[in-house]
Amino acid sequence: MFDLNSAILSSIGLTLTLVLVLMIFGAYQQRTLIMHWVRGLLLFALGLGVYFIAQTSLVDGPQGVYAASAVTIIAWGVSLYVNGIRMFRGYRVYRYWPLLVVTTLLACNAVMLNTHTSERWILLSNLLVLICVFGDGSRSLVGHGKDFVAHVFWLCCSLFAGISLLLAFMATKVVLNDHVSLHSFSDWRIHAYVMSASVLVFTAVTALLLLVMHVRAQAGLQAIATLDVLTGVLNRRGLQEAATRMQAVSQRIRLPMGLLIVDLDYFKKVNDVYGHLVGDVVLKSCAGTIRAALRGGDVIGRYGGEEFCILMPNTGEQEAMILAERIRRIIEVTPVNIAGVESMSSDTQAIKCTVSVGAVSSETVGYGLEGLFAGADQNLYKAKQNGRNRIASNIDQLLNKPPESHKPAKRHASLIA
Ligand SMILES: Nc1nc2c(ncn2[C@@H]2O[C@H](COP(=O)(O)OP(=O)(O)OP(=O)(O)O)[C@@H](O)[C@H]2O)c(=O)[nH]1
Repeated sequence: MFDLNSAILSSIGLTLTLVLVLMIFGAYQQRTLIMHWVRGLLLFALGLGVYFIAQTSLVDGPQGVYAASAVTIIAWGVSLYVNGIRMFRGYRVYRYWPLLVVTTLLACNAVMLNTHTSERWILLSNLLVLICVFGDGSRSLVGHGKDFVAHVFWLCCSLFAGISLLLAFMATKVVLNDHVSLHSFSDWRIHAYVMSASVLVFTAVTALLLLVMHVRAQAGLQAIATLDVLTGVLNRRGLQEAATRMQAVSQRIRLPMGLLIVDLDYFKKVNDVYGHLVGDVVLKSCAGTIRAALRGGDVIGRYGGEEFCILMPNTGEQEAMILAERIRRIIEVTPVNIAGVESMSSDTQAIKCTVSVGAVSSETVGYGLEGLFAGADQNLYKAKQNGRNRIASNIDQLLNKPPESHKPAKRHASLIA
């Protein structure tokens, strides 16, 4: 039989194990937040220890005093833990909330124990404060959205709310019962079992929140590994992964897939004339402009220094060329604002850039990724050879005839003072 002493001792053991796990976790990340939880749980374990001492009659004195002290310490611990949850969710941490909880309980208990008020009222006031603390915890955990993380928050919130309801149930019983006495064994039992249940809830909530932390850290690492730091679009690795996925799906459902390689014309000149910082600003701006011109489902990545690659699902070569022309045109008419870039000696306000685009689709070169990239590269070379600021594809006879705006770019990026 799992008796009361075993329940309290195993709860203390579980809490201390949780503290140990958190400290190991905290050595690697989010130390400040983890320390809120560690301090909270240590106080919780201390409160349970006080219960245990009173329960086993290791000390003399009125048990009511020990009960009140235990609840005070436990409520203090929970409020610290809840502050950790608030920090985790990005809410403002109530630094004085734990202090308020302790002071309220100490004052209530001191007054009631000294005035020999019925223990019923001591229990009731303690339970009410505990309900508030657990209630605040569940409120802080209410999640938004419908993703995995939101489900975890919902679960954590329900567990905290469950404990609040249990405490509310106990409080109601205390109110209805005229003969509640802290000296009676049955009250200790109920109280300590609820506290043990709280430990289980803490364990579950902590485990779930650590899981969310881990998932978020993984997602962050994944983003770092696949995103280009300068432009925010996919880097070569991310692009490769996206291309592999898109190619597999396109081939399977037998829909064409298009690919563009967009290369800034005479970009070396920009670096040479204005410096690398301006070059970076131009790259960033052009990536943003191109991204804004894409359709939903299209993917953009940085293929090389001043080269971007665009992957287009369900796109034949003719359509790829239409998008290529749209990109060429939008870059041509969108000057890059470079005013205020540090270390700029010239007073040039904006730079007008142009791009050459090589387009290809699986219709003409098949689904092989190597063939698609090589085909787009060859067409880009063709566009450069033909004078830059133009597009080229395997079927570009029609669109490749340069209209007025297709004038060959000058040997350097034109400037707008
Ligand atoms: N500022 C900046 N420059 C870069 C970056 N990556 C590559 N570059 C520069 O991009 C330039 C590419 O020059 P080239 O390959 O000669 O190409 P280009 O001058 O654009 O000439 P064409 O492509 O033939 O029109 C080089 O000067 C590189 O140093 C970057 O991240 N930031």
